[in-house]
Amino acid sequence: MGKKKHTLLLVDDDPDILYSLKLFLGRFYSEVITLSDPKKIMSTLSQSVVDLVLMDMNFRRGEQSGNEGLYWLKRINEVSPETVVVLMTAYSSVGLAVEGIKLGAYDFLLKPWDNDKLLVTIDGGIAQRKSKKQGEKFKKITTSLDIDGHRVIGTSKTFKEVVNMAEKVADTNANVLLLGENGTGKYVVAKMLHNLSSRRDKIFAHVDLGSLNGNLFESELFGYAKGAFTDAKEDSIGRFELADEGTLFLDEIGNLPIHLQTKLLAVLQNRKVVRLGESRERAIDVRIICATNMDLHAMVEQKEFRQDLLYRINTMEILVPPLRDRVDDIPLLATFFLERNKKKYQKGKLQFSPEAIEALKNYRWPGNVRELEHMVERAVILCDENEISESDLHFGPQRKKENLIASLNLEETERMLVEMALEKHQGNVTNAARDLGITRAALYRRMDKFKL
Ligand SMILES: Nc1ncnc2c1ncn2[C@@H]1O[C@H](COP(=O)(O)OP(=O)(O)OP(=O)(O)O)[C@@H](O)[C@H]1O
Repeated sequence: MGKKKHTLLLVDDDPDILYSLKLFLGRFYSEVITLSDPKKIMSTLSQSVVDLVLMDMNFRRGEQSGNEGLYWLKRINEVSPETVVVLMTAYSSVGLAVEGIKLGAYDFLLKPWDNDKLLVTIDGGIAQRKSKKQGEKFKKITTSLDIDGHRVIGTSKTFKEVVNMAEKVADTNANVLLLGENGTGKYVVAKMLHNLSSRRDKIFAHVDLGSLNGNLFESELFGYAKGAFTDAKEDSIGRFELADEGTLFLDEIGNLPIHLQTKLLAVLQNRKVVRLGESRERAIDVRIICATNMDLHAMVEQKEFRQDLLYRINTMEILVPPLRDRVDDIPLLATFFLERNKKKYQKGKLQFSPEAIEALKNYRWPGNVRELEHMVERAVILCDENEISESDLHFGPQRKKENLIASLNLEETERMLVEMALEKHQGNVTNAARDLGITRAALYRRMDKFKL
């Protein structure tokens, strides 16, 4: 398995923890830097591009207030707001960790950590870093909507309808179901709904239901009490409680197995959660936004999705259209991603040739905006001239199918098969993975590796 090209910074004063974390995370990420002294965080951030900081909250021996962690979190936010921070704590109370999240940490983990959860949290944080970066760096594109630092690009008629609809429902408590292929911008629209609502100052919590197995589902969503299971060393708050008074974004809801759908429905109906290992009900006030690339109505007919749950979550349905149905947005989005990468790779003069723009408009974009984003980044890296021509853009299988047999290079062939499967299934990762005979997680790893 290839390592993800991301740099992590681990900060903890316990050398054993640093060692074991580095050993484990080094198998998945290309660079893992360790620091036992938090005072070196600032100089490290100025020397390396760090995607995510995983930081202990208590440094001095015996220090249990967690204040030092919060202090360093604030400093990181000041000097490098796009860096994502995940807090780790062995001692501190849930309230302190929540305070960390309100101050801008992406998430927190309790020691001893669960390795699966650690990886899910890091990947989620890195995905968030990407949207943070685009918000902060490109304020000059005037054709876009500026939502609280997040850039939402799109002026086509079809995309404007999405924005209009989002503006209308944002400040109601209606549950919203976002439908659309992978990579169309469902997360971006969910964040926009939150930022336009009166809940904007509270937490926007994101859960990828596709990546939670049965055991993690309950502990993640509902939390648990100390002693509820072997690794439950401390009380832990679930996402529902975390998002209290805010918004909970349940991504990939179509992947939720039917028995977990029943549990979710019960919570949505009662608006109360019970932590694992407790009997006390806790009232929650959460606005629910769900997203899926699957046809939930067809799944209801096939008895794969509960009709009552669908009716509970789809008070408003918003379809985020595929990129091929909003061709007018392609040049805008491409220019936006070009500007971002010109700065990143110090290629200030780079522009698209008119032919390149035409080619971008004529392509069908099975991976939607995410594919465009990655394609532009790749072109910026590879282009040695001042102009990106059509040949610098590496289009997917539409154009490559005929060359499949011509190349026997294993990596190229693998990439083409992945692209073909995604195109065949219109970007539906679950179906593409099934067709390729691999798991969704394995497909996501390959999409990441090939920047698809
Ligand atoms: N309108 C937009 N303006 C700017 N960036 C966008 C827009 N739509 C999508 N993106 C970018 O494209 C990428 C994919 O978007 P996003 O994650 O929101 O898609 P998604 O539909 O939630 O994908 P998935 O179904 O795979 O979870 C992100 O990096 C996002 O920032």
